[in-house]
Amino acid sequence: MVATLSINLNAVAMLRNRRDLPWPSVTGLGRVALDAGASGLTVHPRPDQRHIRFSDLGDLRALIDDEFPQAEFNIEGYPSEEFLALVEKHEPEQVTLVPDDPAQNTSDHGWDFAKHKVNLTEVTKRLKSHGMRVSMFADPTPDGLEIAKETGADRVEFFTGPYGGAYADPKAQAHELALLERAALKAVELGLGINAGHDLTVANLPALVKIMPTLSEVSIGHGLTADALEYGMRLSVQRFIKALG
Ligand SMILES: CC(=O)[C@@H](O)[C@H](O)COP(=O)(O)O
Ligand SMILES: NCC(=O)COP(=O)(O)O
Repeated sequence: MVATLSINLNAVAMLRNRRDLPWPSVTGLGRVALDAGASGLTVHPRPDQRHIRFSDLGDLRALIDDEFPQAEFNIEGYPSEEFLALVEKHEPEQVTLVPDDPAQNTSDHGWDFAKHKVNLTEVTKRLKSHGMRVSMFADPTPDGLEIAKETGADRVEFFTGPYGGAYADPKAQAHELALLERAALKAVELGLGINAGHDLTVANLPALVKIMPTLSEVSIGHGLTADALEYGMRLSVQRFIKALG
């Protein structure tokens, strides 16, 4: 099984928001990503709209519906009433529930499933009644996965931040991989589908997919955007030099 790649557009949106101008275009780069073979688009709108704006969601939904009907839209976020109303309006194929508080810089942990079981169960039922797949952001540990399953979740998305962050320390990286492998085995045993994301890169993906043969999807934003800048810089410099005459 080869995992599918969903492109997270948060980093592109953050660059766009530096100016009151429409570039880089979130929808335009979403189009490039899908045209290049990505299986879907991911966004993580935060309450302050500091990167993805709520108004981006309709544009991205239309892009997929009109031009890439086989692609999936994945919306991630904390299940506040505002978030739930957004996803009900834009009907992504997948909703990933993440335990972020509004002030958080980025996602840095999975759910405490025992503590939030009642709410997660209610929210999952609500989202699934609209036909959306529900995935839950989870730390790479078997603890709590049974409860995750009981909430009705279809999948868990393992938080790979510590794995990605261990890029300069092979021993720490191997340790994080072993944790991910153990957690994934438990998820498989429970019949939960597996997604993974956060700080994944071209360098750290091969080892991850090797220990997670049943991985369904990775969502990648920061590392992929950095890669696009690095590998696109030469061509862009040449284009600007040409524009100078
Ligand atoms: C849940 C997760 O790991 C990603 O959605 C991550 O939170 C991306 O969001 P930012 O781009 O805002 O860091
Ligand atoms: N769900 C993780 C995600 O969408 C992207 O995270 P990152 O690659 O921006 O760290």
